[in-house]
Amino acid sequence: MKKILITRILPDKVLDAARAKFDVTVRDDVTPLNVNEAADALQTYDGILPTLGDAFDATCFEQAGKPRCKILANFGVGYNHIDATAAAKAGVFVSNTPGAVTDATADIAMTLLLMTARRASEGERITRAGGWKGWGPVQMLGTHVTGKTVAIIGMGRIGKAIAKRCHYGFDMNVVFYNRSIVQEPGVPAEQMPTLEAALGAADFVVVAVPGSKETHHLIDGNAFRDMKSTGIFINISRGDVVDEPALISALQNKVIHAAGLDVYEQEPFVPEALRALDNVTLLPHLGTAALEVRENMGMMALDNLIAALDGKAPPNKV
Ligand SMILES: NC(=O)C1=CN([C@@H]2O[C@H](COP(=O)(O)OP(=O)(O)OC[C@H]3O[C@@H](n4cnc5c(N)ncnc54)[C@H](O)[C@@H]3O)[C@@H](O)[C@H]2O)C=CC1
Ligand SMILES: O=C(O)C(=O)CO
Repeated sequence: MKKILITRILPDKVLDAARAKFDVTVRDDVTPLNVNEAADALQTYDGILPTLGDAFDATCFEQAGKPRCKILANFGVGYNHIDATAAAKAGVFVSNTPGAVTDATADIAMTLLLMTARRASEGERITRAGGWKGWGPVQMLGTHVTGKTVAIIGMGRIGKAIAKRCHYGFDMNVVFYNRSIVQEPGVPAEQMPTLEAALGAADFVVVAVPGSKETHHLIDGNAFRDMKSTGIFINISRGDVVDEPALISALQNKVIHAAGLDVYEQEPFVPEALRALDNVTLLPHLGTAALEVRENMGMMALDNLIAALDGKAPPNKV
């Protein structure tokens, strides 16, 4: 039986399906694999089902030499923790789970947008602490969402699903910035020629680009200065797409109005200065956290792994 490593506990449905076919080791730990563990795994297993943060970088492939492993079947669409070029050189397939994550992640973007605009987590904290003294016409006034302009940065699968929700659900005007021309945004939407133009046009900015060398700190201090001072910033992509200290400074100095975040530069570390701010909504990377979504992601990853270990190209090879 082929030996596979699953680097986090997955839903039972996925683990049962994996155990029916392979000799499975499941790592009972939520911390990512470090470089040494990743290199060791490449030498020990025929296939690996890793997830975000597991350090399959160039060093790990150097350390592993000619690996036994045939595939890194990533659980998740974002694979910025894997050096896909180094993997290809080492003869290791890399696959991901596009589509399975799209709607759930767009839903979390909308959750953050609404919660941040309407000060929902602040209000919930006050109510829970017994601090609500009664309804008042000028109490806890937030930002009205319906009819406003949203700028989506990265108009791919998730960006388009967010655009759909904004347009059909909230009558919003949609603009977007994408590195290539997007012919079919799916809703009436204007592609802006530059990031600056998109940021400057919007009441809400939602970031949905992949994490990569190219997008590292795409959103920096200048980007926040390009936004309206009433603007609300949402990030569901990867933490390091945003310069976190610059975001904290922009929030503290009222360069922008508020932010909603699902991802952070050094997960699970969330800076104290960010946690101290009332005008931020902070979620613990919940984008795809729903059982059926995680089951679908797991089954898709497993299909990729099975294909590679059967000597075929995985259907979702990156
Ligand atoms: N918070 C969460 O739990 C989740 C986060 N994600 C993140 O969302 C990302 C996007 O996922 P999908 O929409 O499926 O990917 P996608 O590949 O369909 O869309 C990404 C879009 O960004 C554009 N893009 C890439 N680099 C750019 C740049 N430098 N400037 C402007 N546009 C650029 C691409 O052209 C593409 O249209 C994932 O890579 C992952 O990092 C995905 C799922 C869950
Ligand atoms: O799919 C991804 O990229 C995630 O962040 C987790 O689902």
